[in-house]
Amino acid sequence: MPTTHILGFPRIGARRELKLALESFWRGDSTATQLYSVGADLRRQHWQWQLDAGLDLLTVGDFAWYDQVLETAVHLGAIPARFGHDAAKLDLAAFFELARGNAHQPALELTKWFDTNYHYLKPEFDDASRFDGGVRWWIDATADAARLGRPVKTVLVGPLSLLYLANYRGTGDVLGLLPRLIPAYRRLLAELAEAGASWVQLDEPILALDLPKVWLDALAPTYRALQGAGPRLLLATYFGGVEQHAELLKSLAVDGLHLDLVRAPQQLAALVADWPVDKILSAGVIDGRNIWRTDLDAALDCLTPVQRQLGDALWLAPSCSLLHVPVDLAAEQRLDGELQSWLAFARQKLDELRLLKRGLELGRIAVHAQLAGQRAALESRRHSPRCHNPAVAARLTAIQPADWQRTLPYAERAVQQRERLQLPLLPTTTIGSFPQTAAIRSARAAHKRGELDVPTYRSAMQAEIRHAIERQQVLGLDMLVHGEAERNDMVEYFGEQLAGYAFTDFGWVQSYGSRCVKPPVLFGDVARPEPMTVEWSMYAQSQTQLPVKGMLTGPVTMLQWAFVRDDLPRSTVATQIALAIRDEVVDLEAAGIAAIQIDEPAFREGLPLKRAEWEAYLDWAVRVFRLASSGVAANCQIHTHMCYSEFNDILPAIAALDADVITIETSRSAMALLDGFASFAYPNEIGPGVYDIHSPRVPSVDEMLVLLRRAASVIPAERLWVNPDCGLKTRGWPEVEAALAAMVSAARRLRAELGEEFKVGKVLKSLESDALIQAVAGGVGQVGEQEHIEPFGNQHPGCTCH
Ligand SMILES: Nc1nc2c(c(=O)[nH]1)N[C@@H](CNc1ccc(C(=O)N[C@@H](CCC(=O)N[C@@H](CCC(=O)N[C@@H](CCC(=O)O)C(=O)O)C(=O)O)C(=O)O)cc1)CN2
Ligand code: MET
Ligand SMILES: [Zn+2]
Repeated sequence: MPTTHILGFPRIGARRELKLALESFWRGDSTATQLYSVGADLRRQHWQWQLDAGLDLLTVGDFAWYDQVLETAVHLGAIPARFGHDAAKLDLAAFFELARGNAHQPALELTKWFDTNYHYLKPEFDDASRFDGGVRWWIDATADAARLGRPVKTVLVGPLSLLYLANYRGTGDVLGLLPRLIPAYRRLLAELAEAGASWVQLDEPILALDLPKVWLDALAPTYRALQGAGPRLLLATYFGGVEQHAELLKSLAVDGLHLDLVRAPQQLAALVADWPVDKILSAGVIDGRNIWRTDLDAALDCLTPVQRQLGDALWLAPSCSLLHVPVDLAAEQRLDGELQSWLAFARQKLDELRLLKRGLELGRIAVHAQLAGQRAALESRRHSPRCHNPAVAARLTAIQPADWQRTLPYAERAVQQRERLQLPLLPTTTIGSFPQTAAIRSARAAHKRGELDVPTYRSAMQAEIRHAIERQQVLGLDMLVHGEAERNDMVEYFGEQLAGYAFTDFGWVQSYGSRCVKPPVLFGDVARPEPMTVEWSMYAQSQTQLPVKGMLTGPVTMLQWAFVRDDLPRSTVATQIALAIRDEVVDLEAAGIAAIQIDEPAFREGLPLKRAEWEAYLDWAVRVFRLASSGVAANCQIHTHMCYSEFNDILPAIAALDADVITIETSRSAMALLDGFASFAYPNEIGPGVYDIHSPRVPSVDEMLVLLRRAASVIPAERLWVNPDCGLKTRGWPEVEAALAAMVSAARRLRAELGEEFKVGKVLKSLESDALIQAVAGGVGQVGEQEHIEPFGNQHPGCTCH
C-alpha cells in the first residue's frame, strides 16, 4: 500500500490570513499571542485537510512565520551576532528583526529560491557561528500534530543546502562549519523524535544543481553522521533531476529519497534500477509548481511497474512543496466551470494523491468513475477552441529574422535618440512604480466590488498619475514615469487584458514574507484584443513636457510569473506574448511616446538550474525580447530593467537584447556587477541602481556619489543613467521623495565634476535639491525594515494635489 504525503503546504492561508496577521502585528495593531494563534489555526486547518484526504503522514515544519530557510537556522541556534539576540530566547518580535531589519541593522539578504518566484532569507554564518539550539516552534508543532493520531513527518532544510544557500562571512570554507552543524541537527532530530515525529524530511534541493565536487563529497559523511539521531530520514530533492548522483544517493545513510518526477521524469529509470531494499522511494508525480490537473492515467502507467518492484516502499507525493501554488480552487467564483475542470490547487492536489493511491492499491477499476472525469477534463482541454487561435499560430509562422532586429545599430540609434530626447548627461529616472498606497489599493478593491464605477476609478488613477508627475518634476528627474498606480501587479495587470490568460480571485502565492502575488493562468494562445497602456501613458505625457517612459512587462517575465500551459513549449508561448507586447510597443510609439521600458526582472530566474540547458534558454529568451522591442523606429528609445539576480554569467545575452538602456539592480553588491559590465565592454547605456529600494533608509548624496563616480570610472559617462535599484511600489512617499531628491543631487554633482553645464528641467526649475532633501528627509529613513507597511489613509504627505 503506497504511503501518501506532501513536502509542504502553502502557509499563507486560503484568504491570506497569515499575511493579514503578520502585517497587523508589525503595525502594532495586534499582539504576539494573537499572531501565534492565527499560526496555530492555520496549521490545524492544513493538517485537517491532509487528514480529510487520507494522507498517511502529516507534514510539519512547512509553516514558517517568514521563511523556512531562516527558520531552520534559528531552530539550530544560528543567529547573526550583529543582532545581539540569544537564539534560545528569540521571540517573534526579535525574530522579525532578522527578517526585516531594525533601526541599527539591515535585514538578512533576500534572494530567489532556485528558479521560483519565492524569496528566502540567506542565513548568515561566520567562523564564530554557534549552533547551540534555538527556537522550538517546529518541535511544539510536531507535538501538536502528533496528537491528531496520524504519523508525523517534520521538514527541515538539510545541512548541505543550508550551508550552500547561506551568506558565509568567515575566513575559511563554509563546509568547515559542518563539524559544528551536525551535532546541532542531531540534537534537533532527537527533539523532534521525542515530540512525536516518525520521519524527518531533509530538503536538499541543491542536489539538482551542477554541484562542485567538494559538496558532493560531503554528502555521504554528513548523512552517515546524522544516522540514528532519532526519526527516520527522508532526503528530498526537487526542481530537477539527480540521476547523475544515482549511485551516491542509493548508498546514502537515509531511509528514503524523494524525486521530482514532474520536472525530471527521466531520472526514475536510473534510480529504481537496483533500488536498495532498505529505503523508500517517494515519487513526486503531482506538479507542485503548476496548477494543471494531473494526468492520472499517465501517472498510474508510470507508477504501476515501480510499485510492482518496490511494493510498500513506494510513496506518492507532489513534486515539491505546494508552497508555490494557491490554496483552494473551490474559492474561485469567476473562473468558469470548464477552466476550473482543468485545474488543481493545493487542496485539489491532496485529492489527486488520494485517487492515485486508491488506483494503485485497488486497481483502476476502483476509481474508474473519477478517472473518467479526469480524462474528460483533460480531453476537453486538449481540444478546446479556447486554447487554440489559428490567427496566432499563423502570425508565429510568419515571423521573419528582420522582425527581431532594430532598423539601425545602437550607435546610430543613440544619436537620433539624443537629438529627440534632449537629456542632460547622466539622466535621472526611476524604474516605474511609485508607492501603491492604501488609498490606491482600496480604490481598486472598491472598483472590483462594483462600488466605484469606471469613470470614478479612472479619474482617481489619473489623479495619482498627476501627483506622480508633479512630484517627479519638483524633484528634478529627467525622464519620468507615470507611476503604475493603475496596476495591481506588473504581470497580473497585463494578464487581465490579454486573451489566453485567466485570472483568479484568491490564487495568492507567497513571494516573500507577507507579500504575495496572484500569478495569472496562461491557458491558451495569447493575443492582445486592444491597447493596454496607451491611454494611461498618453495621459501622463499630456501632463508634462519632459519625456515619460511607456512601461510594459516583457515576454519572459510574463511567462515566468504566470501559471503556464504545459501543452506547448515555453519558447512558443513566450513568442506569442512577445507579439502581443510588440503591438503595444508600436501603439505607444504611434501615440508619441519616445521611450518605452520593457521590464524583464525574471530573465535570470528563467535560466535553467543546469548549465547544459542555458544556451537553449538564452537563445529564445533573447529572441522574444527582441521581437517585442524591434517594431519601433530608431529614435524610439527602448529600455529594459532587471533586478534580483546575478547577471555576470549571462552578460553576452543581456547585451544581445540590444535594449538602448538597461536599468539594473546593483546597489546591494556595491556595484561589483558593474565590473562585469565593464570588462565585458557592454555596448549600450546602463543605469546601475544607486540605492536599495528594499529598505526605507534614505541614502545620502555622498554615498550615491561614491557609487556613481565608481560607475563613471568603468562605464563612459555618456552611457550612464542614474536611477534606484527597482520600482518604488512597496515604499512610502516621504522616504521616496527624500531618496530621489538625494539621488538627483548626486547626479548633478557628478555632472558638475565632469564639467557638464548644469541643465535645468524644461518645465520646472525645481527647488535646489539639497534644500529639498532637508525639507522632506526629516523623520524618515532608518536602517532596516525592508517593507513599508502602509499605515492609514494619509497617502500623499506634503502634497496638495488631492
Ligand atoms: N508577479 C510579481 N512577481 C514578483 C514581483 C512583482 O512585482 N510581481 N516582484 C518581486 C517580488 N516582490 C513583490 C513585491 C511586492 C509584492 C506585493 O506588494 N504584493 C501585494 C499584492 C499586490 C496586488 O496584487 N495587490 C492587488 C490586491 C490588493 C489587495 O490585497 N486588496 C485587498 C483590499 C485592499 C483594500 O481594501 O484596501 C483585498 O482584495 O482583500 C491590488 O493592488 O489591487 C501584497 O502582497 O500585498 C509582491 C511581490 C519578484 N516577483
Ligand atoms: N516597472 C516595475 C516597477 O517599477 C519593475 C519592477 S521589477 C520587479 O515596479
Ligand atoms: Zn525590479
